[in-house]
Amino acid sequence: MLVLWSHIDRWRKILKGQQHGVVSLAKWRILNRLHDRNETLYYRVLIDNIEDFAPIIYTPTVGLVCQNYSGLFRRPRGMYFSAKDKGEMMSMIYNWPAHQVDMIVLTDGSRILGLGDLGVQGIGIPIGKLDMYVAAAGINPQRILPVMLDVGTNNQKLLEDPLYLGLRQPRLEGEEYLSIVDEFMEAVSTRWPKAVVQFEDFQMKWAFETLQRYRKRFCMFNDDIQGTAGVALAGLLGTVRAQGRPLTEFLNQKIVVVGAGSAGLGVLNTAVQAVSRMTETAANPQFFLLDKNGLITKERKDIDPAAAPFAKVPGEIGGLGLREGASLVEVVKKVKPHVLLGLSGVGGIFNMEVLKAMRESDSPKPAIFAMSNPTMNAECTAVDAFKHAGENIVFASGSPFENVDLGNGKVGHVNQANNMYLFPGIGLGTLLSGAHFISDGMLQAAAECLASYMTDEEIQRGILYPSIGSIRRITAEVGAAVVQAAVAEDLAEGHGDMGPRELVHMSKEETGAICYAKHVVSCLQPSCS
Ligand SMILES: NC(=O)c1ccc[n+]([C@@H]2O[C@H](COP(=O)([O-])OP(=O)(O)OC[C@H]3O[C@@H](n4cnc5c(N)ncnc54)[C@H](O)[C@@H]3O)[C@@H](O)[C@H]2O)c1
Ligand SMILES: O=C(O)C[C@H](O)C(=O)O
Ligand SMILES: [Mg+2]
Repeated sequence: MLVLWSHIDRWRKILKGQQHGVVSLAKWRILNRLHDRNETLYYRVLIDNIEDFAPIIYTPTVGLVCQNYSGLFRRPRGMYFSAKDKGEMMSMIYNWPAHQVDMIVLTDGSRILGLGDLGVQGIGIPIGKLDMYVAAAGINPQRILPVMLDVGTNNQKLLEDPLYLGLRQPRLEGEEYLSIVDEFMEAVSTRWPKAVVQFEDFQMKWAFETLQRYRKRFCMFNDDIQGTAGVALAGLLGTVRAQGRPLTEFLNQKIVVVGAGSAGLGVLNTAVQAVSRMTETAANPQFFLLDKNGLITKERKDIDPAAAPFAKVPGEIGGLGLREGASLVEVVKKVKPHVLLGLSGVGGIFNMEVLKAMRESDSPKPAIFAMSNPTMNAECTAVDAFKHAGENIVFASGSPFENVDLGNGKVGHVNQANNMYLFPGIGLGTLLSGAHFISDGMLQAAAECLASYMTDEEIQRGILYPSIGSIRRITAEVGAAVVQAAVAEDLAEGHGDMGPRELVHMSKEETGAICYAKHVVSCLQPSCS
């Protein structure tokens, strides 16, 4: 351990004054080498220093790692299934040396964070997400499997890069593409029927299509659609509490969502479900959705069917002076929303004018969620949000920012609204429940658990999410909530020596204790030195 620290210290001195990205990348390389050499020590270091190292092995540095992955590559990690492996996937899966796999994170590299198509270089994302599974959910590192489906790339720069490690062909489309994913899912569920498969960073069309295609057939979920939606919903309910209002006030919140992709639409679908649970009469949520062409209304030509339910009826918004394609600043000025939520992938789109317009919000505590990743793609910085939108805002970002010094001893709290607060618990709870698929009820239980985690006092101080230092505790609680929801829906079949009968008779606290302790690898326990 001492050697490691002196190594880091030496690098710190060498890199003093260097660009932040260079320093972060250097830290990632040190950790990656440790990962290759001594897996147990790597996870021990990660768990003990999760606040310092999550931003290195996960968002935002993992984005930079993916952009440079072919050059950084030293040793393979995980499995790569290419379009050329068609017909061979079953035997490939049976070649994986571990007897049991519990968690798989799968990507095709087509939408890596807000960085676009990075082809096979996107493998960094499954690796980082699974590191969080080990660190936060205590999943056995020998039972995780990062997977890349290499169906080609449409990134011309990568296709021309002599170092690029993936297939040099345009992405497969249509049935050809789906047949590859089908074959992988069949193979994996044949060998490990209880493994949970997390789909990550697929471009929108395939994210929705595969979720619909597999969610009842296999034990899988899409983190960008479903995990993000739960984290965002917890944050949105937190902003209602921060206003000192009862949760039913959620019905009257005006929410502007910028980005009509897999994440933005996932959030809106979940928010609409939450609204319908709160009222028996037909609700008409005041949600406004924008994409790269501005405000989406029913007048939009070639509207995406997934966005259509959220398109505004021109008559409804005419009174506000809004029309199809209205710009973001126009929408914010006229709607005076309670919440401005960005999942657009466009850095800086919440510019000074937009943020200043949030000062006129109808909320006593306007909320700004700049959820796009990595840092350069955040819709605004924390400093700009507090500077332009005012000191009484609630602020959250997908990538970490420092808290903001507001002067006079006051601090603007920065929340990290990232799906890392839910996916490890969703995976852990599903695994321990032994459910064959992940129901809406299990996902709802996860979101509600996170939403009720913070105290009123913390919420009043603008703290909507736990600190990353408590990620193991929140993951255990989310896991327990997921297990209990699976039991309530009669989906739980148990795991290992914990059968469905034992699960049914367990209290919430007992389920939580199991989630906290049961799956934790003993040599990684905090007491292990
Ligand atoms: N914080 C989190 O936990 C979290 C989770 C999932 C995704 N994200 C981030 O959200 C971003 C989007 O992810 P996605 O999967 O929805 O991507 P996507 O490609 O499916 O969707 C992006 C959407 O943004 C819209 N857009 C593009 N330019 C715009 C502009 N100038 N103004 C308004 N809208 C614009 C596009 O039209 C599209 O609807 C990414 O940066 C990703 O990293 C964050
Ligand atoms: O990876 C993250 O940090 C969150 C999310 O899954 C994303 O795609 O941005
Ligand atoms: Mg993602």
